[in-house]
Order: sequence, then structure tokens, then C-alpha cells
Amino acid sequence: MDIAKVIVDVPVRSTDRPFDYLIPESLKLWIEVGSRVAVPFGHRTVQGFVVSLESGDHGTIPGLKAIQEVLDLLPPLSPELVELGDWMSQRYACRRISALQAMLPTALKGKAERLISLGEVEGTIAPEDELFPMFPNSDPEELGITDFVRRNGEVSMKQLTRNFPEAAETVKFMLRRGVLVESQSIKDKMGKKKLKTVELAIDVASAREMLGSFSGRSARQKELLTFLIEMEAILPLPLKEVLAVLQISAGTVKALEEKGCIEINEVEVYRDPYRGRDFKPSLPLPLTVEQEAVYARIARTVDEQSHEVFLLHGVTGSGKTEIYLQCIQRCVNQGRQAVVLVPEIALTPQMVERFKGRFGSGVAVMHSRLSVGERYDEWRKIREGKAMVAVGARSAVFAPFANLGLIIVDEEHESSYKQEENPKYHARDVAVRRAEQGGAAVILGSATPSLESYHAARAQSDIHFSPVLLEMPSRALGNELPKVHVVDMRDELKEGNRSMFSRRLHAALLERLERKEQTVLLLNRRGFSTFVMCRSCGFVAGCPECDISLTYHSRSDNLRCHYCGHAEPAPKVCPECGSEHIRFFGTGTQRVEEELGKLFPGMRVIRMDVDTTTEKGSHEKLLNLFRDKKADVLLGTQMVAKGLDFPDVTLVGVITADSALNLPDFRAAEKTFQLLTQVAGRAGRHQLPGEVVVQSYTPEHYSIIHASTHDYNSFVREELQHRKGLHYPPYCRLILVTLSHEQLPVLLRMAENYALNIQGKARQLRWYGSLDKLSTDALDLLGPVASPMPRLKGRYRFQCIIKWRGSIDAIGLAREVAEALEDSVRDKDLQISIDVDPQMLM
Ligand SMILES: Nc1ncnc2c1ncn2[C@@H]1O[C@H](COP(=O)(O)OP(=O)(O)OP(=O)(O)O)[C@@H](O)[C@H]1O
Ligand SMILES: [Zn+2]
Ligand SMILES: [Zn+2]
Repeated sequence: MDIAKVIVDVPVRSTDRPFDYLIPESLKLWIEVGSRVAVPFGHRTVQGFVVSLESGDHGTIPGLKAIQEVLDLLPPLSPELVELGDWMSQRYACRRISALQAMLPTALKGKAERLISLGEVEGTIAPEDELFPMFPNSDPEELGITDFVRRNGEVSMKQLTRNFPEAAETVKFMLRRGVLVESQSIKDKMGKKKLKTVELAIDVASAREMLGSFSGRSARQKELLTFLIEMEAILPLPLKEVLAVLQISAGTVKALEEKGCIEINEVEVYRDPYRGRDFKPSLPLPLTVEQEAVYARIARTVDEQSHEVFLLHGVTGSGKTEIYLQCIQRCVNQGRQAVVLVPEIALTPQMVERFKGRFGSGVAVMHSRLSVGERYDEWRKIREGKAMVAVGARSAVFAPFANLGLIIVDEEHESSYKQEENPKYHARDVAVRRAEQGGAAVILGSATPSLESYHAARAQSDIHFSPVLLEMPSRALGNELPKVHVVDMRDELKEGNRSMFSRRLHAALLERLERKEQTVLLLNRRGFSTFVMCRSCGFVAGCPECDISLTYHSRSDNLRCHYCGHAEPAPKVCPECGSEHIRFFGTGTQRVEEELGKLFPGMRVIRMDVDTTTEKGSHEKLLNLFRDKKADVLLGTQMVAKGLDFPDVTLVGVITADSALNLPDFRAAEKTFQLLTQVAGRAGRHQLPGEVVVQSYTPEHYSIIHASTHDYNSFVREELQHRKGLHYPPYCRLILVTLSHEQLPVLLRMAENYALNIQGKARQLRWYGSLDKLSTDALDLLGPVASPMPRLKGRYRFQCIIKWRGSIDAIGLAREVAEALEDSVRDKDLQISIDVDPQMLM
């Protein structure tokens, strides 16, 4: 008998390897690499994924258990995704099962059994259908599969595999074709959505005849029948809509049904979250000269169907989206599919509309605001070959396409591409790997590329990958980038203005009100109230060793560095200027909104932040209101900075540009530059010229200066120098190791132990040493120090940061030492988490 190697879903580390299982004869044809199966494990039955198959005579191996069930007709994972999972487990030091689970929609993670029923597509299969090359050699009708399913209504996987052990290929084919459909068990709330439809039960001619027979009392029935006759070409229609249009009751329908004129059916529908919304069809725009050059270059690679990574650096409004659309078209024309990754908060209906408008229902949308059921439907559309394009947040990188030709990562610099829970993967890096595996092209697009990507493109140093740099320095519509004024808020205070609005921003807001133009106001809330700043001179307490700001800890009333552990008492007066106006910096959107109300009576403000956008669809509602000019000001957090393209926005105001600068994060300057550039890019995108007012307490900071002159290159040059001097990415890579335990003394000992072991091993391997040295292979360790969140849910936390570069296996080392420590102490309470290439050092 054949053997399947299975990764089982058992949450302990010792099971993080494939286990062998016999494949029973009856399941032989059903099991593929990527199949989800139920297998006996110890005394239980657990879920697992088949990662490889071995044929041969293994029947005699004692103790080898057999696979019990196949859980889905079509394997939810492809061999390609299984391979990607393998790579992820090494790259991110995570368990293989957690990498594989991350690729599936939540609906598939449950234990619910899949049921098979008849689909909407009828009859036998057309062998000439090119999209389905795996035409089975047996006729489903002859085998009696359709009959069997029809007779039983819904059948379980088990019934089907047991009754038709030989028909695996045929059944899978029928499923891909839509003759059969797979769903969750009825108990499962996320089951497929049913829709009642109405249609004629008799032909049109007889229906017309019937019309004469209605008495005055049944005028409503007559009306319904007339309507259906008129609509004959597009029947069946959703019952609910018919009821609404005709304003008739369910009783009328019932009566007509009893007369045998009409038929009510229940059909299963994909819950298309964008159904009922009109997407304006859009045609490809004639490209500008700049766009054309970029497009031609990428198209060449798409045509060759080879792997290449492009870094598309295009200023805000340069028309990157149009490039994406035309490249996708090119790829789809060749019968290959495309994935577009968009940061969660930029995945607005406006964004989706641009893709649906071009590619219609061939677009599947995947993001977290969809319900579990909706996400499952979108995912099935992809797996069953009914979609050619997937647009989605982070996890869409795992869209189960069979023949992926292009992956686009829009706003590639966004830190939300990094998943903060296990597996802690970065979708951009996974995208590059997936494309490499499958011979696909990648476009990383941004107006402010991450330093990692940009450095890789310029220096061709392939820490992650080496992209080809493509640039679009001007806006597609030919207009200028907006003029940016930086206002020094220290001067405002000096001159007696204690308001959160500078005089300049105040005047500019008034002007927009008068001209009936719109304003976007950004409040950068990231990092508020964690740092201490002097409002008189702008002084911010920083670490003498690390060149990053210190974080205020209220319990101990001191300031601490989260990298090296340096601590000092919190100052009562400013050590720079002696002022008492030194305090934690904090202001919320709500306060800004109140202030606007006081200063500008009658101003219509839409506030968009986590509080006002939790409800489903609220994000969209607010943006539509703004687009329809129902408001003068759109006030919000980071959410307002991305992707918006509104013609009447001529002013962008940034309330405090510095707040993110002072986070204990070596990327603070980069993130500030990116945010300012992005939000400034919302102004004056169409006919009207734009203006930006940036309020700052540190206007001399290079991130603010360069953002105000739209000078990405100068910013990068300066920032790279800092990174190089302090040994931060892209000049090395980081691994953040966090240890946690309920007892502080135990944790301290273990954290010390971990650090010593890393250093010892690295020394043995001749890796250890300062990154200052010229050698290409080097590893350094910072810490252990208390984590920025030193106690979480009753557990103490300590962290080490491993800095490394070169071809050494630092990730393997970090993991090996962690596992050895776990094994030696046998303390179940100890937890060690490894974050490779962390985005947040917290
Ligand atoms: N070739 C073209 N001809 C005419 N208009 C174009 C063309 N390309 C893009 N545009 C228009 O220019 C505007 C900006 O384009 P788009 O939003 O794609 O830019 P972007 O580079 O994605 O910007 P951002 O990074 O700011 O989101 C849009 O209104 C778009 O419709
Ligand atoms: Zn001061
Ligand atoms: Zn420090």
C-alpha cells in the first residue's frame, strides 16, 4: 500500500514533522498532496495535511496506521502552497502546521464535515472545455454519481468516497465544473447562503393563456404572472426582490405556486459582499510616457512567464494603479491569474471598485471585514477556478490559484503586511518567494518604498531579494505635487497660540470653507502618550546609547530604553530649557473634533478612526459621505492617509507630525516620512492645486524637511547613513526573541541562559562579533532586557534582539537554542516566541 506523509494538527513541538500513514485502497484516488485528512493520533483523531506521497509496498510496516477520511473533495492546498509552507516554517521559525493553517480561510479550520450536493450547472460535461484539461475518462452519468447525489440530496464525503472509490477524478472534475458543490455541514452556521428564487413552472405561451383566467380577486396574482412573463429572459429572479418590486405578499406567491404556474426554488449563492453595487465598467487608459516605459518593461517579463521582482517607485498620483490593471490584463490574457495585495486599511470600496470595474465578477476580494462565510465563498471562487484576480489584505498571498502569473504588493512599505501572531510572516517576502517558486512576476509598488526594498534594488544586495527599480517621478494628470508648509509649533506657543491649530492651518481651513473645497486632517495617533516632550522647546528624552526615544513607564515613573535597558527618572522640568511644559504627549481625534466645532461653527466634520469604523460598512459609508461632499473635513488617523482619490480635496493638514518620530522604533523616521508623503499626496490630485500644512515641534528633523520637499532620495540617503552607523536593517537583519514566564526570577535566569547560549554557539561557529567588523558573516545580541510590555496577562516578558548579516543560519540558531532551552528546563510555563524581521520591537 502507498504511504502519505502527513503534518498533523497537534499543538506540541515534537509533532512538527511529517508522520507516515497508510492510504487505504478506497481512498487511494482521492488523496493528493495538499489534501486535508483525518488521521488517528494517539487515542484521538486529528486533522492533518498530506505533504507528500510515496508509493510502494509498505503493507508490512508494523504499527503503521491508516488515514481515516479525506475531509474535502478538492484538496484545499496545492503542492505549491505545501512547499511554500515548508519554506515559511524555516524562514519564520514557526511550526509547519501553523504555516499551512494560515493559508486556509477560517471556515475550513473547523471540524465540520463537508457535504456534497448538486450544483447549478447541469448535465454532462463538454470534453472540449479547455479550461478543464483533466477531463475524466469516465462519464459521471454512467457511474451514477449524479443520481446518487440527487437521490440523497446532500451526501457526506464519506458516503461518496465509499460508494465510488474509483471515481475520484470524475468527482473532482464535476466539482471544478460546478456540477457538484461542496459545503459545510448543516450544523455549521457558516454554511452556504441560500436564496429563494421564483420562475415560471410552465412555458410562456401557457402562462399567457392563464392570464385570462384570473378573477378580479386575484389581480395581484395576475400582476405577478405578467411580470414574470415579461422578465422571462432573466428568470429565475430572487423572490425577495420580486416581492419588493411588485409590493405583493408571500400569500400571492403561494397561491400562484399552488396553481402550478410558478416554481419557488432555493438555490445556494456565493455571498458576494459587493453584490447589488454598481461597479462602473472602466476601460484601459492610454498610458502616459512614463507609465508606458514601466508597463513595457513589466509586460516583457509577464509575457516570458519568468520570475522577476520589480520595485515600482511612483510618486503619489503617478498612476500606479493603472499600471497594475494593465499588467493584470496582460497576465490574465495568457490564462494565468493575478493577486493584488493591499494594506487592510487601504482596501476601501473605492479601491475594490477600480479592480471590479475592470475585471468584473472575475475578481475575488479577501479581507477581514468580510464574514467568515463570505471569506469562504471568495476563497472557493478562487480554488474552483471561477476567479482570475484576487484583491485582498495580507493573507490573499495564499490565494489558491493554480497558475499564478503576477503578484502585486501595493504600498509595499506598509508594516501591516507583517503578521504579528504566529506564523509571523511578512506577506511581501512570502509573495516574492511564492512567485519565485511558480515563475511569476512581482510588482512592489509605493510612493515611499521601504528602505529594505529600495536598498536591495539600488545596491543589488539581496538580503531578501533584488528587485529591478522602475520610477515614475511625475503625476499622471500632469499636475504638481502640492506645496507643503511646515509650521513650527514652538513658535505658536511662544506667540501665545495655545490651540492645537496653528494660525496658518486655521486660515487655510477657513479659506477652504469659503471656497467650498475639502480638507483632510491627519492626527498621527501612533505612539501618543508613550513619550515625554517639552512643549516649549520640543525636547524629547532619548537614550544616550541607542539614539531612540525613551518610553515613559507610569508605574515606576521613569523613562526606559527598550533596546538596551537604560533607565532614568522622568524629568519634572525640561533638562534643555527648564520649562515646566514637559509632559506626555496626547490628544485624540475626538478632542480635535470638538475643537474644530468651537473654532469653525457650522463646519461639517467626518471623524474616521477605530472608534467610528468598527461597524461593518461604516468605513465605506463615511468615505461616500465625504466623496458626495456631505462634509468639509475628513478627520482621522492613518486611515485617511492612504489611497483616497477625491478631486475636491485641496488642503491636507497634519496636526502633529512628530508623534511617531518619538516611538522606540528604529524605523520611526522612515514611518514619519512615509506617512507625511502619503497624506500630502491626497491633496490636489485632479484639477485644483493642493496645499499641505504640517505642524511640528521638530521641524528641523530630516524626515519632515525631506517630506516637505517631496524628496525621497535625500531622505533615503540620510536615513541609510543612520542605519549603517547604528547597524540596523537594511544593513543587517533582526530576530526578536521574547521569553515569558509567570515568575520573574525564573524568567530572568532563562533569558540570561538564552542569551549566553546564543553567544556561545555563535562564537563556536565563528559568527559572533561586532557588526562593525568588515566580515560579511556576523551576529550580535542585544539584551536580555524587559520587553516594552514587561508584563502581559500575568506573564513577565524579557527580550533579546539578534542582529545578523551574511549567509549564516541565524534563524535556525535562534530556534535551536530556544528548543534546547525548552527541553532542558522542562518548564511548561516558559514560552519563547521568535519574530524574524520584526516590524515592531515590542
Ligand atoms: N494614463 C492615465 N491617463 C489619465 N489619467 C490617469 C492615467 N493614469 C492614472 N490616471 C489618473 O490619475 C489619478 C492618480 O492615479 P492613481 O490613483 O493610480 O495613482 P497612484 O500612483 O496609485 O497614487 P497613490 O500612491 O497616491 O495612491 C487617478 O485619478 C487616475 O485615474
Ligand atoms: Zn524644553
Ligand atoms: Zn538604549
